[in-house]
Parts: sequence; structure tokens; C-alpha cells
Amino acid sequence: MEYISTRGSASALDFEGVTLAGLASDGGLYLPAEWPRFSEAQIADMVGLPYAELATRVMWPFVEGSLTEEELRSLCQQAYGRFAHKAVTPLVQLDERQWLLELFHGPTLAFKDVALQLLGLLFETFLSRRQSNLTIIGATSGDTGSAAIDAVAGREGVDIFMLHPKGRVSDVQRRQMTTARAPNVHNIAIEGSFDDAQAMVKRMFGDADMTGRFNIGAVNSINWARLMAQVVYYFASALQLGALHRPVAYSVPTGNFGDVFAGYVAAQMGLPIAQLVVATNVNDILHRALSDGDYSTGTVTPTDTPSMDIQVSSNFERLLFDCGGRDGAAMAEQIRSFEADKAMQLTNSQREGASALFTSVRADQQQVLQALRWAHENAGEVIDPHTAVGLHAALASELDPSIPMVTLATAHPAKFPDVVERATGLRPNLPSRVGDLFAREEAYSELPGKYDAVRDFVTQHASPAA
Ligand SMILES: N[C@@H](CCOP(=O)(O)O)C(=O)O
Repeated sequence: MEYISTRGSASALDFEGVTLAGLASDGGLYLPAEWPRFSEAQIADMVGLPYAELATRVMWPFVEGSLTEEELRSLCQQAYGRFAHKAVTPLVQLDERQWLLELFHGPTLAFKDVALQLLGLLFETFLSRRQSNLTIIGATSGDTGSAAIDAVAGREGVDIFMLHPKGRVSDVQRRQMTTARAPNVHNIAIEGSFDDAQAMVKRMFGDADMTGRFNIGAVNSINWARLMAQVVYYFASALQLGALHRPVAYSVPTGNFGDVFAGYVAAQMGLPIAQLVVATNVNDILHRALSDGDYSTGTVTPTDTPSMDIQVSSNFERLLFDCGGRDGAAMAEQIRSFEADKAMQLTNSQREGASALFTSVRADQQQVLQALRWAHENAGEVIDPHTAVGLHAALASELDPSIPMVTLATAHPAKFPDVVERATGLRPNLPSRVGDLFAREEAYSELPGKYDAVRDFVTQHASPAA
């Protein structure tokens, strides 16, 4: 499989190349040169497979040429063997129509583990093959940070620098990152928002001095391998719900558009998906873009759903590129003008292409609390506030009620105990697998929200390229 950049001028790479590169050298995001498509018979053959085997079948077309099928199978077995539920991503029924897809049974209690547990192993495999090393630079609004740290802490040949917006993640989220004590882990709290952190990460990939000295790598969903691994749970859930006989719809709480873009990829591969509902909080750039074509940033408003407090959604570029005719030069120009004006209008073809599968709903804080209460009172389920954003959107959907609607339950409720308690009166307990989180000592550095400060910190602490 060959991968091309959304901005058209970076060299095409194979799967190993894109996994280690993270972001393309022209600032774009990598995508497969064409979508692999399964036949109905191939999809029917996947029904009932254990998760690791299903993951091997679904991801094989993307990795072929860089791994053998047996190598991929072994990595999937290792990655998904660490999950606390045998099904890895179990479905829970809420009522006749509404379902939850629980994605939080990994080590750090959020959907990010599904991809990052595998990505850690992919890095190890490719780096030892090349006898090389990697300086990972990542940004998190709460969940990616701990999942990435868990995946690479203590691994040979990898340093990780994780930026989080100071004071804007939950206590559990922060502690999950800052209590991980391994010499290759560097947590940095920056002044500013997640968008500021994400912008610094992307800037470092374009900083010739840094890329000349270090092998810079990515763990955010700008890295194609992240999205690829997230495609699998759409297959797992849709097949369980009989998607070969009736399509399934999904409501996806999202900030960086990666999780829902993985659903789009599943649909391109032949999975019968009726609709993807993009669920946002009041930081609603995606909702405005999909409903009015208006992709303009505003100030980030801190909410009860901090992981989604994002105004610049990296993966939206992948959708615009794919729906807009895959014109790299036009995409590069559109992004240049967005970066200058902090605003852009979607083209007609981008709007039409997106509307074939996507719709969107925005949830304010009251609606989030109501959805939390709805799940508890109607189905006896305690959900996290991000999942509640998705559930609010799922309940608002006007789709044919015979189509099952699956809300992605992206995080464990115990990551956000205060909000859950405010809505339901119940304070969820942390599962024992996170251990004595509140007894452990924290360690992190604080830096101003300035690129130069982050660059100097990385320069001082990272190992030079090998
Ligand atoms: N919501 C994320 C933000 C980063 O998103 P990613 O999917 O690109 O890693 C978080 O919790 O950190």
C-alpha cells in the first residue's frame, strides 16, 4: 500500500514510512493512495472472529508490504491481550435502538488505547528493524497523552514529549500522564489551549533544524496508523449488529475528527454504514462546517468535556481532501488561506461529498448533563460526559428508527467523576487496573505557550537521531 499526502508535494511512502514519519514533510496528512475495498463475501467471513483476528483482517490491506500477515497477527494479539474485556470493544444495549460501543477497556480507560497499544508495538518493530530511534512529540487535551505514554514508557529507542494545556485536563487525566515515571517520558504543561499545543507539534515537523537533528514522530491521529487501528471497532460492532442485512449508524463525540474519520474509512472499505453523526460540544467548528460550510475558529471555551475542547480539527483535512477530488495543490492552498484568516468556506464538492455520510449535532453543557441522566435513568448506565455528547446527538437523530444507532463510549466515567456525580449523584470508582493513581508522585515541567520554549526543552532532553 502506498500513502500520499493531502497537500500533494511530499513523497509517497509505504506503511512503515508513514508510521514513523507521522506528518508529511509538506505539512499534510498521509492517506492511502486508494481505499482498499472488501467484497460482501469477505465481510461475511469476518462475522464472529475474535477481536485480534478481525483486526488482522481489517488492517492487512493497509500494512501489506511492511509486515507479514503473521507479524501483524502477533502484534494485534499482544496489543489487544492487554484489554480488560474479552471482547476488547463490547457493545451495550440502551434501548430498542440505542447502543453504546465501550472503547475504554484498555489500560488508560479511553478509546485511544485501541490504537496506541498497537502503535507502540509498531514503533518498536520498525525501529529495531532500522536500528533507529524516534523523538515523539504529541499534544493532548487529556486522553491521547496517557494512552501514548503507557504505550511507549520504558521502550528502547523512543523519547516522548507530551504537551497538555495547563489546568485544562481532568485530575485523573493529568495524573495518568504525570505519574508515569520512566526516563523516556517528558510531560509538559503549557500555557494556552490544546490548539496551541497541536500547532506547536505540527510546527516542529516543519522545523528543518529539529528534523535534521532528531527523528521526529507522532502519536496523535495525524499519524495514519492511529486511524487505521480505529477502523476495526466499526467492523466489530457493525457485524455484531447484523450490518450485512441492515446498515448501522454511529454517533461519535469528536474534537480532532480522527475517531469519526475512521468510520468514514470503514465505509469506504465496504462496511454498510448508514450515517456518521459528528457530535461536538460548544467548541463546534465541525458542526458549523458540516451544517453551513463555515470552518472558522473561535476562542476555545473550557467545558465539562475537555478532551473535545478543540477548534482546529486535524483530520478534517483528510475528509476535505478525499471529498474534494484529492487535489493536493488545491488543498495546500485552502489550508494556507485558513491558517492566514483562521477561517475558510468548504467548496461545494467538499460539502456534497461530506453530506453523503455525515451529519452533525452540537451539545451544550445542559444537554450533556441531561444525556448523562438519560443513560442512568433509562438504561442504568453510568457514562462519561464525552460519551454523553455523543448520546445527546444519537437521541436527536432523525434517521429511520429501524437503523441501530451506536454511540462511541470514548472514555470511562471515572476519568470525570465530578461531572458524572453532578448529573447522576453517583461517583464512579476508578477500575483497579489504574492502580494507586492518587498516591503516586507527579512530575512535569511547565512552559509558556511559546514554540521556542518547547523546541529548546526538546533539544535539551531528546536523544539525537540514530
Ligand atoms: N482528544 C484528544 C486530542 C488529541 O487527539 P488525537 O486523536 O489527534 O490524538 C486527547 O484527548 O488528547
